[in-house]
Amino acid sequence: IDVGSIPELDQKKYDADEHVKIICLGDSAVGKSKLMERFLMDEYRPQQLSTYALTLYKYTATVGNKMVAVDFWDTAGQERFQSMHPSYYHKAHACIMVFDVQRKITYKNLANWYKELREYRPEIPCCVVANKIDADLKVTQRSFNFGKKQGLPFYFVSAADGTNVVKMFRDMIKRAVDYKQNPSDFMDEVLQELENFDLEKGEDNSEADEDELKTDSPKLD
Ligand SMILES: Nc1nc2c(ncn2[C@@H]2O[C@H](COP(=O)(O)OP(=O)(O)OP(=O)(O)O)[C@@H](O)[C@H]2O)c(=O)[nH]1
Ligand SMILES: [Mg+2]
Repeated sequence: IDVGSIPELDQKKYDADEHVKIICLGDSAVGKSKLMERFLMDEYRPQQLSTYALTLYKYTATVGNKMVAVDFWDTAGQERFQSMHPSYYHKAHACIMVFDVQRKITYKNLANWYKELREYRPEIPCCVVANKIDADLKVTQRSFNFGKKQGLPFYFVSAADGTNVVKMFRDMIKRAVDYKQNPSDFMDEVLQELENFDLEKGEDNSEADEDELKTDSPKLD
């Protein structure tokens, strides 16, 4: 496939100053997809439709005076905790971990999600998101300590009424960009070096095309 012949795919990559990948983790039905819809489309349709395999959303953000192409990866959380395919974590620059304030088990399971995340991505910025606060505003007085020890930022949000959604996503995009520019993980430093090297080579940036092709239709089990 000639990526250049698909205008939408072609443009973003080359217009953007930076390109980051942000993933979302959490049990089924905590509201991962609804949060993304709220942020990306400013829309919320209350029906229940579990994510099948993988949805990739492309978004262009402005951070400072830079254009940032953001790939949001959304996958199904599944009922019981199951391992995510490694390619889901591959080269992610930030992670949003979501639980449902009305279902304690989804909060308890954060520990599992976090453990798996850190096996693949030991250093990327991550946050904890308590969703569905519209259903019971009193929960915002409770404290949820998971992630405090690790210094993870915490947000009370609602995909249904939009509370804090834009703020949370904007913070995470910014942190993803910061991380990509100053990776604290050794492998990422190497990858960043390679990327810079590719750019310096000049016109023939074939790696970029491959990258688009891969993210265009990622294959997960
Ligand atoms: N009251 C309320 N309900 C919400 C909110 N966000 C999501 N929901 C509901 O929760 C259900 C699940 O939302 P989804 O976004 O599909 O959940 P998910 O985490 O993507 O689930 P999987 O794709 O199965 O992993 C839907 O019926 C939504 O309407 C919210 O902020 N408030
Ligand atoms: Mg979903």
